[in-house]
Amino acid sequence: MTRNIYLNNVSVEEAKKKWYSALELKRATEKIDIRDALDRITAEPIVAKVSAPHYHASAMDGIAVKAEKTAGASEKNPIKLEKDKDYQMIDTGDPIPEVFNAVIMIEDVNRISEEIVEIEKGATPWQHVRTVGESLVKGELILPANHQISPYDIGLVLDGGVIEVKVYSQPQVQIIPTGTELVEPGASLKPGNIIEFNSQVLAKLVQKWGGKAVRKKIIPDNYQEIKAEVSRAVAEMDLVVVTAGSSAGSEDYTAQILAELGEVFVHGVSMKPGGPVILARIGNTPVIGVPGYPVAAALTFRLFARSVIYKLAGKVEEEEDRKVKAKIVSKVLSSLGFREFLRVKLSELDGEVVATPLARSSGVMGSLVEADGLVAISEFSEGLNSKEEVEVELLKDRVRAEKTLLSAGSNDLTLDILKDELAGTGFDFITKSTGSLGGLTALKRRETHLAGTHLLDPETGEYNFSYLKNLFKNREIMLVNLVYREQGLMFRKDNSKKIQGFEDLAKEDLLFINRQRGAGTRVLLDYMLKEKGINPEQINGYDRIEYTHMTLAAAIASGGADTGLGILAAAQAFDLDFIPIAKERYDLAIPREYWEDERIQVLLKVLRSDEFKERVNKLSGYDTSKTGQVIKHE
Ligand SMILES: Nc1nc2c(c(=O)[nH]1)N[C@H]1C(S)=C(S)[C@@H](COP(=O)(O)OP(=O)(O)OC[C@H]3O[C@@H](n4cnc5c(N)ncnc54)[C@H](O)[C@@H]3O)O[C@H]1N2
Ligand code: MOO
Repeated sequence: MTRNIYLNNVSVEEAKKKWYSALELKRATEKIDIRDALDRITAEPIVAKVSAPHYHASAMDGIAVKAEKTAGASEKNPIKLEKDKDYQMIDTGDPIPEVFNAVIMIEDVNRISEEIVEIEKGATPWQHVRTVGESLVKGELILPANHQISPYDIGLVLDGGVIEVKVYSQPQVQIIPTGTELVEPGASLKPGNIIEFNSQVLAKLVQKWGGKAVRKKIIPDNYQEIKAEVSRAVAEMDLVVVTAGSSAGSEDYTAQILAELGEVFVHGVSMKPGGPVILARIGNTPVIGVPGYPVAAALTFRLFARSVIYKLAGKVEEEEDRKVKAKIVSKVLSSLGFREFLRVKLSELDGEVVATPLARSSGVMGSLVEADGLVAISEFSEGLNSKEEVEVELLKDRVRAEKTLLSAGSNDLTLDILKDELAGTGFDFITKSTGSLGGLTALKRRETHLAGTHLLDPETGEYNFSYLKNLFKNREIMLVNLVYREQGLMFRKDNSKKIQGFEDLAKEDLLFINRQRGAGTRVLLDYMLKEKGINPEQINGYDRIEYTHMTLAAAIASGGADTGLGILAAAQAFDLDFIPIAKERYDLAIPREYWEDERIQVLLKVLRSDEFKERVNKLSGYDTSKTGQVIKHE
């Protein structure tokens, strides 16, 4: 099979135009019970079959009277009424007997005897009576066509005596996950296996947009099998989605198959993520090939397929996404010629709503999970300047910028516990792993509320103080202890390389893995190496880096490296052995001007709570004796 590397690069608008103009979308209709019709779209007007109420009904508990008989009643001149002749007892909803035309509430009726009551105020005709058709008159329009049915609508339709309604059929969308490497969720994983979840994400989007998703088994990267499945699907479905196989790999067949069965209008859009998307039609059925990377799959599906589903589902107006303005918190570089859809989290910082960019790789599903919205960086721009105003297209119904706390800096497992505890009190905690120095720099640039740091000063043996003094000349920074933690060398339990301590790092057959420059752990490593008189150049793998303790431990566990410096909790999470090297202080640096902010106050409360400390203490290698305390420094 020849590789398909001839992706063209049309703009998003051009791609939409090419595809949409080639589609003839037919909206089918069906009759269903209104009680099953929530969120469906009416295909014809719904008209009341009966009036509601269909008789004159009492609106109150009391007595039915002839209004004329009560005229002139007052406190001084009460009028007496006789049962059955002048009044009848009546309850809310009861029909008004024909001889009467008004209701007096029971509270306004004085009982004189079994038969006689007295009233002190006259009734006006039809008072407290729901006359025929008060809510609906037979023949009246209850709902127009092309209306999305709400829970209240269902009540009124039933009130009008209607049960069966004509609605647009839900478009049937088949999602075909392709990839030999894919396995079903729950299957045991061998190297190279990927858990298939794109189809689930897309199916739930289909549901949200008013369609019905069909997902059968995973199809391996086999030309004939994919072709057979696509042929079957287009014959029955309103829209077909093929996931993956969109790019230039030796087993990327989707575009060829779609071209063979029908017509491909677009293969390749100048956007990121999602560039290799394929827009096609087979017979009359629209077909979209979404790239395999999960963020690319979800975003291209949303960008191109949503309005197709809306139209098929009978929605006349495409729902507009809500947009808000924000300032991008930090500089973002992007490539000319591609429109990048940046996932961002919104937060309030220094009195403004800021958008913090999240992971940009299209394999990181978490970036969509955490994102409040998308910022489109134009294909004609090379990026965004720090604090530049941007428009954010919201992905969530509710965004709580003022409840979102931004943190940058060193990575630590207890930050996850903090995030979880804060979520319990209604606050979002966004942590960016930038290394300690990166965190303090972000704080200096006003890109975050706080920074997690454990930077050893080799001169004094103290943590953090000297760095704060150098970086923040005119800004008072509070230091609050998060934890003390155990750093050490981790290695696989078989210890085939016989690691006993720092001295072994220079061994020739040993493959080391380091942390990024500016990470506190790397500062500690360099300090220790100096102490022991080891030159970094002697260490095989000194320049290979990971960004977090957990990914470092994962690399060692998988055999990608033999050893590295990191925290005990990460070593234990990956069942690694551990030689302790240092107990270090990890603090949170918080500018004084944010101290009174509700979010910081809640953070401090959580830090100082027994629940938080207990959870941290369940992990190995942590000491919470100073957790939450302000560390005094100049
Ligand atoms: N030489 C080039 N390589 C790639 C290019 C390119 O232009 N030239 N484009 C890259 C871009 S951009 C994207 S996006 C991807 C598109 O890849 P494919 O659509 O061909 O998909 P795969 O390679 O099969 O998968 C990519 C990735 O996603 C995982 N995956 C696939 N399906 C699922 C699923 N249903 N659930 C979860 N994860 C899934 C798959 O295992 C791979 O890891 O190509 C780049 N390469
Ligand atoms: O454009 Mo791909 O879609 O990088 O992820």
